[in-house]
Amino acid sequence: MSKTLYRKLVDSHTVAQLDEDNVLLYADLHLMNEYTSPQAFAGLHERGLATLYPGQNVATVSHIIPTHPDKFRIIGDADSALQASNLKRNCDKHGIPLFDTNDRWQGIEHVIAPEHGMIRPGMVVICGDSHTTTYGALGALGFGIGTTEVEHLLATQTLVYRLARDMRIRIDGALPAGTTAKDLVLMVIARIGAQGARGYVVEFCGSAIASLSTEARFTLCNMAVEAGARGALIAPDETAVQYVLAHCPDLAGDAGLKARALAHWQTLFSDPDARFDIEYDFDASGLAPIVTWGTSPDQAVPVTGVVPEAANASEARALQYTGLASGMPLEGLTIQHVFIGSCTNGRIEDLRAVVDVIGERKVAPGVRAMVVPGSGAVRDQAEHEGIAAKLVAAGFEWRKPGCSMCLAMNDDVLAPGTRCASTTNRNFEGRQGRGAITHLMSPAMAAAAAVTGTITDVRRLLADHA
Ligand SMILES: CC(C)[C@H](C(=O)O)[C@@H](O)C(=O)O
Ligand code: SF4
Repeated sequence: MSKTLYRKLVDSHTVAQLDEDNVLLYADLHLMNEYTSPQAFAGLHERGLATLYPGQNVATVSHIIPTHPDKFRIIGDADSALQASNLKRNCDKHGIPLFDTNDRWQGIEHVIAPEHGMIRPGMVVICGDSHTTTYGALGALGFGIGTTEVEHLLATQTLVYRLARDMRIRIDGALPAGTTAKDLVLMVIARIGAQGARGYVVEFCGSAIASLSTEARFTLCNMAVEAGARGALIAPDETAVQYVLAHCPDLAGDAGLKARALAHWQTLFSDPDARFDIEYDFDASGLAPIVTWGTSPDQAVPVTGVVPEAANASEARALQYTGLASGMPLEGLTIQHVFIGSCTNGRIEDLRAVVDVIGERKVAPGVRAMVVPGSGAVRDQAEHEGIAAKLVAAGFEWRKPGCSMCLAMNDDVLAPGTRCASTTNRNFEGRQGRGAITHLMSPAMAAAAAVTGTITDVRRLLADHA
């Protein structure tokens, strides 16, 4: 029978079919953070249960960690310090590998897992975090779960999993200069809506997707959850295979293992006559840089556009919150803060894009601009390439890795009324600080905002370089 890639991944990990809609699904890898794991461990301890396969779990301190550049990081907030020390104690007790607060490779889970070769095509990867959809970029089924499910996963390495429906989004055409995967995914979310993929696993395909680097694909799959998707997938191709081999020396160095892996990965695609429940087609060739104007990631328009009419009460409320009026152009809007980082756009290619845009320019007066790399490895690489030095010379703050101002659970919090150009994934009310306003955009666009002090069409600055 013809199958979608999604069904192939589910079927190869199904331990038991529970009923028509639910299976018991095996997880190759379970990732954890300090934020969603404490109650799960407490539950295990209450029942006297152990972790079934500790080596198939990995934890990191990510959400509450301070990012100030001190050599040794001390978590000042007592509750946050307790979360981190609890994670350490639980990982020690259960024999689970941990990227601890001062570990050189610590970072956001979705940045560190692929860079350490933990994600390979065909895997099922689960984490108590919604952006686990990121791993679809490598042909792995990743999705987020809640705390009670984390407990079940630790105890059994399985999960009761409700099957999703299949959506295919085909995007053809070449991305124009100055646009990125971030613009592509913001455009898709704006078109299908923040609930448009609810209940579906989305498979992305088409020539635009094929031309994206693996890191750009991470951005795309990461944000698919902002359209409500329960997973995102891209069938592994040569780009994905090369990324995985480069990050998995053990696999690349073992000829037998590598041959078996490659043979398996070649089977990971949707059969030509596989049936999708819904299909969309988009064209990337007319894409412009996209900016959000509201408080939901689907409230977005091209930077050349204007704030739309509020179509309903929630859009009216969004306009009130963001202090914008229908008909106002987005371009030229003054910002006070720039945040570059997160599991969406805190990778090395994102930072390269930023320095490409700023060139010799400096952060505009009155703007505070912060770069928080997604992981210790990204930070090291950026320092090695001279990116960090350029950022600092331009007036950016160069921070230590973590989620930081993506959700402001540490001390990187915006003051009320502050308007921020942000490379993150959620512009919800209060996400970066109570009363703070978030405009989602690409790293290149955030860099343009940093040096001009306003929302700016990055294509103009790039044209100046040419
Ligand atoms: C804290 C965590 C549960 C949450 C998520 O699941 O995504 C966070 O990472 C976020 O981005 O809002
Ligand atoms: S960087 Fe942001 S989106 Fe990603 S895991 Fe952290 S808080 Fe969530």
